[in-house]
Parts: sequence; structure tokens; C-alpha cells
Amino acid sequence: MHLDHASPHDGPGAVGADALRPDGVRRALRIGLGGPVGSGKTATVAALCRALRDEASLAVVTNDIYTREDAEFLLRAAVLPPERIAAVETGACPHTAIRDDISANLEAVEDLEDEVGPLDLILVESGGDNLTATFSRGLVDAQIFVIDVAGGDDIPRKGGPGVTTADLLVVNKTDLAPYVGSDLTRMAADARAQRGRLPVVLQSLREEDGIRDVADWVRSRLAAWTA
Ligand SMILES: Nc1nc2c(ncn2[C@@H]2O[C@H](COP(=O)(O)OP(=O)(O)OP(=O)(O)O)[C@@H](O)[C@H]2O)c(=O)[nH]1
Repeated sequence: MHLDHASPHDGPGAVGADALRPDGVRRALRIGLGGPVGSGKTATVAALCRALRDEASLAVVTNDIYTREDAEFLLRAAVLPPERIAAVETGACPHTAIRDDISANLEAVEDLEDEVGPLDLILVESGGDNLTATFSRGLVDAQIFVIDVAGGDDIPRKGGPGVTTADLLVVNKTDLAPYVGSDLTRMAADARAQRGRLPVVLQSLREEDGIRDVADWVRSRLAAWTA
């Protein structure tokens, strides 16, 4: 719906130096999806899988606090074959598993590459957290932060590292704006003010092909990764 274009080489998410596996084969590009509880991370992962699965070899790692609910949703929705979906149970602090002690997630992505690789792309979905949760650059090459219109139109203005530094900010559920009184123009302007040249997408996954802009952004990252 609304994409401010920036080069895939811009910003802290540029292609990492550790792109090769010990066997010399290029590892998959890893993209993290974080954001507050219920903003639409799993729905975005599901839509990305549907959009990209015929053109790239994909896998997903989900992080849940005490359950495997997000992985089970993706399995039920059959967005990918079951062996391409792995779940990490994070315990009380979802941000710890993606930022501080990333070992369980690293093991999950490496196991997927060993078992179903070679892979082009692994999407790592964080457990729902707050505005401060971001991924370690040791775990992912780029990160998408998903907020939603129903969470309040002042969220972009409030900032926080997810909103200000993620490689892509997604403002999801734009279809709900009229019902919750959110001002999309203001959200977009505030997000741009916080993020400089980093891109912002406003999307509704209730719209047909609502994932298009985010899928195109992922495609451009993949093209840069495999160039
Ligand atoms: N109206 C509307 N609902 C949406 C949209 N995207 C997701 N949802 C709904 O919002 C709810 C939460 O979406 P999820 O994808 O589970 O959110 P999440 O961020 O993964 O949630 P947690 O994993 O619990 O943090 C679900 O009922 C989705 O169907 C959207 O664009 N518009």
C-alpha cells in the first residue's frame, strides 16, 4: 500500500560476512519478524510463505513463550510442508531468545538447513513482545518490525528500537483504522520522521494481495543476498 523505497544495501541490515556455511555453501538469508503481541506477525509470515514458496526455498522458525501455537497455526494453514516449520519455546522472556541468548534459535535455523536445505530464506518470528524487542544481528541478517493500527496511532511517534531501527517497519491492519479512529496519514508521517530513509509499509492482510509490498521488499533482500 505504501512503500518508501531504500536500497537493500542501505542500513545495518546489509549482507553479512558470514554468509557461507562451513561446507562452503551459501546459507539462507535470515529475516526476523518482531513486534507487539497480536500485531500480525504470524499472519505476515503465513502470507509471505504463500507469496514466495513457489519461487524460493523457504523455512520458518517461530518463537512462543510457553507453547508452539504460532507453529501450529502455520502447520494447520499448510503454508509450508511441516518439516520446514520449527518452533522454539522461549520461556518468560521472548526478547532474550532473539537478542541475548540466541543459541536455541541458531540451532533451529542450522537444523533446518541441514535437514531440508539448501534454503534461500528462513523467516524467524519472535514471540510477541514490546516496542523494545529487536533481534541480534548474529541471528538475522535483516528484521521486520510489525505494529498494528489497533495498537494506537501514537506508536510510531513513541519510537523505540523496533520502530526506529528495523530494516522494514510494517503498520498492519489498516482496514481497522476507521473502527479504532487511527489516523493513517499521521502514523505514516510519524514513522518516516523516526526512521529517516528506512522503509515503511502500511498493509492490510484482509485485502487481496495485501502482502505484496512486504513480499517485494523480501524479494529485493533475497536478490541482494544471492547476487
Ligand atoms: N483486520 C485485520 N486483522 C488482522 C490483520 N492481520 C492479522 N490480523 C488478525 O490479528 C490477529 C493476530 O494476528 P497474529 O498474526 O496471530 O498476530 P501475532 O503478532 O503473530 O501475535 P502473537 O504471536 O500472539 O504475538 C489474528 O486474529 C489475525 O487474523 C489485518 O491486516 N487486518
